Amino acid sequence: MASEPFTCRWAALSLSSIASVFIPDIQLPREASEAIKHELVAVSTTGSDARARDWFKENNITNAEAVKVYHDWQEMLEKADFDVVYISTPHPLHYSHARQALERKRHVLVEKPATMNAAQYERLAELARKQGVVLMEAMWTRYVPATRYLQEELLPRIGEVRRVYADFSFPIVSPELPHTSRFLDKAAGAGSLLDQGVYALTWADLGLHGCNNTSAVTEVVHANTMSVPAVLGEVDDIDTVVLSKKDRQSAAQQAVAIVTTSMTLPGSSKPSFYQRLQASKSAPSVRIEATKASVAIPFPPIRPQELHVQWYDAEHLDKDGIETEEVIQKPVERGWGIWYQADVIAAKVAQRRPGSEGEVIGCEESLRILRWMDEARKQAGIRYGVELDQL
Ligand SMILES: NC(=O)C1=CN([C@@H]2O[C@H](COP(=O)(O)OP(=O)(O)OC[C@H]3O[C@@H](n4cnc5c(N)ncnc54)[C@H](OP(=O)(O)O)[C@@H]3O)[C@@H](O)[C@H]2O)C=CC1
Ligand SMILES: O=C1OC[C@@H](O)[C@H](O)[C@H]1O
Repeated sequence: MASEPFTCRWAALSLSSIASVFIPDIQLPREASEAIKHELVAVSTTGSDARARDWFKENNITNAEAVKVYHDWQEMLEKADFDVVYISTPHPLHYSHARQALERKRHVLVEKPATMNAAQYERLAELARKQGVVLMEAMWTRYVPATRYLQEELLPRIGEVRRVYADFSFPIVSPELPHTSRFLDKAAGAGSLLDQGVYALTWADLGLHGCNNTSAVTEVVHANTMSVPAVLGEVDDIDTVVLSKKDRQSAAQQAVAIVTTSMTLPGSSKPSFYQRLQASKSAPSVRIEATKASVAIPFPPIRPQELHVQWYDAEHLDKDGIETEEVIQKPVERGWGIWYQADVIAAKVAQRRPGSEGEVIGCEESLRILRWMDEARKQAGIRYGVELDQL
């Protein structure tokens, strides 16, 4: 990390709903002593200049008058002076938008799911390395304090993980939602597995591979789906995926994960999206069960802030020999918390040495999950138009 503070200059490819969360989050006030700062310097939008100015006002964008507005995203990638482009278009566009950014030697943060399938991301990763730039999937959940604590402090202490339950169900789809919404339009990549299941699969990956255990391989052994009722095009909704982790040499099964997702269960989608996402629910969204302890993560699993650890090894039993539970609070320090990932990629960009090979942050994890989703789609019969899956 350079000694002087690094201000990462961002370009936003589209003024999406999530961009209205990400950009304000990275612009939240920081201490002068902080090593990394962020500023928005350019946007591209299919909307008008007026719409862009309204968007800046609605989202309290700092220094908005200095942000350059493009109506051609390729022109922005070609001409704008920025460090990293944040791509938050609908999933089927991620591959082409990220590829064209990488071809112009741009550093890229691309929203989840990074691409529609693993082959597309393999192609992007190869290009990023060749071009000497940084590529990262915006799976921001991995970078918040609670997830970091799980990986760095808990997984090494809870023994061998034997079973993971991971769910991310959120009724983003209500009966009133227009069928033109990206959540119901297959041409926009609609479907629970790619949109929300990717988070539950990320928790399965953290539980099964969070300790970087390379002596095992995890495969999809079952996948099932039920579509959103009364919607054209078989939009997958209530999905179940079972993963089996096996030793590479002996093929002995070491662990299993049961992963579920839904865009209609449970509850109503009436109140505001972000209020609902913070409403507590009775059952945990994630349980990681190991030989010395189990770790439960409350809803919403996309933004974990506490870990419930139930210890059952001898040294943690109470005086009556009963298991003890520990609740560990790891709140995000400010805003929504989607800014942690921005600091990760900004630090890598700041450290770049000209001419060095490029880097794909979290590449192995992103590819593992994309391959699981490819196989789950095949077993469950979740299909998109061929053009969405092409290279
Ligand atoms: N990490 C997270 O927490 C979340 C991530 N996401 C991910 O972000 C992505 C976007 O989701 P969301 O924000 O809900 O989507 P929105 O539908 O709100 O925004 C998508 C934007 O993409 C732009 N766009 C659409 N079609 C085209 C096109 N053909 N060419 C160029 N731009 C286009 C439009 O921007 P404009 O009008 O400016 O042209 C549109 O507003 C998805 O991949 C989703 O998975 C979504 C929600 C949460
Ligand atoms: O990434 C996401 O986070 C919250 C979900 O409900 C949303 O639809 C999805 O795209």
